[in-house]
Amino acid sequence: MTTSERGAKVVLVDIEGTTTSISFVHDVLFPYAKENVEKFLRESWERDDTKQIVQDLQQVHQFTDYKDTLNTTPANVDVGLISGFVRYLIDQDLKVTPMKTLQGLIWAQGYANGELKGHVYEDVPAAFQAWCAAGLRIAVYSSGSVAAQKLIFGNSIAGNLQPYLSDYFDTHVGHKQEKQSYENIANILTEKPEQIVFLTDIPGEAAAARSAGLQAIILQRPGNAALTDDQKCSFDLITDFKPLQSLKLPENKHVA
Ligand SMILES: CSCCC(=O)C(=O)COP(=O)(O)O
Ligand SMILES: [Mg+2]
Repeated sequence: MTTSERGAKVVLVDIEGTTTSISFVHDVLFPYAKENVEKFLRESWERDDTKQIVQDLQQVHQFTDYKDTLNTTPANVDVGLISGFVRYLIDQDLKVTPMKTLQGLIWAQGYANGELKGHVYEDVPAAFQAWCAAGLRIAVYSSGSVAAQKLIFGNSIAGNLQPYLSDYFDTHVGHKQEKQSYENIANILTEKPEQIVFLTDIPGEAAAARSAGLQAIILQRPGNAALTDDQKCSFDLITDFKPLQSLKLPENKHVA
């Protein structure tokens, strides 16, 4: 079935495990943020955006292993302790919004000084080009901050891919395994949910998107988590974007 037969107007892409390898995010980006967080915080400590992030991080510590050690007042907060807390959140891969905002600021320095280049699979630029040529909008939805999303696509190994992208969404719109997040995205895009095709590697995200009425397709990139037989039966599966470049999408599997 083609995207036009599906009535698709927007392709909504996840990043990690979809456009970009999990290994780049976990073995390059996350270590870069962990190595540089303390230096970044010390250098930017007096900036308003850093103060806001630190304050927001203090609101979430009580739900973590840091609940007994990070219960200081904002005025007494220690850079070393906050840096340790950020490294802990990264190690746990907790998608906490202020930590994701902070990561984006740290990565910005790495992209600017040439230490980082955003990984995208080789089929991604061609698919972006084909979808734009066919009049589809391409939007991004990732747990990484919007700023981090713009950096990865703006400084990718395939060049600047930002011109293909019309909209960016992060956890400010809601978490990725919640139906409401996809309803919010459809509302902001002013499209009917069924006219949005969401591409992701995570079945819980695909299920949440589908419960909001979006079409969902799961990527099975090298290094992505294995799917159960049930998940394989429930969702459309692709190993890369090539089948979508000609706008031929796999048969939709409808699950109530
Ligand atoms: C914006 S690139 C970094 C991606 C990231 O921080 C992350 O947690 C991956 O989340 P995704 O929702 O893209 O799977
Ligand atoms: Mg992903």
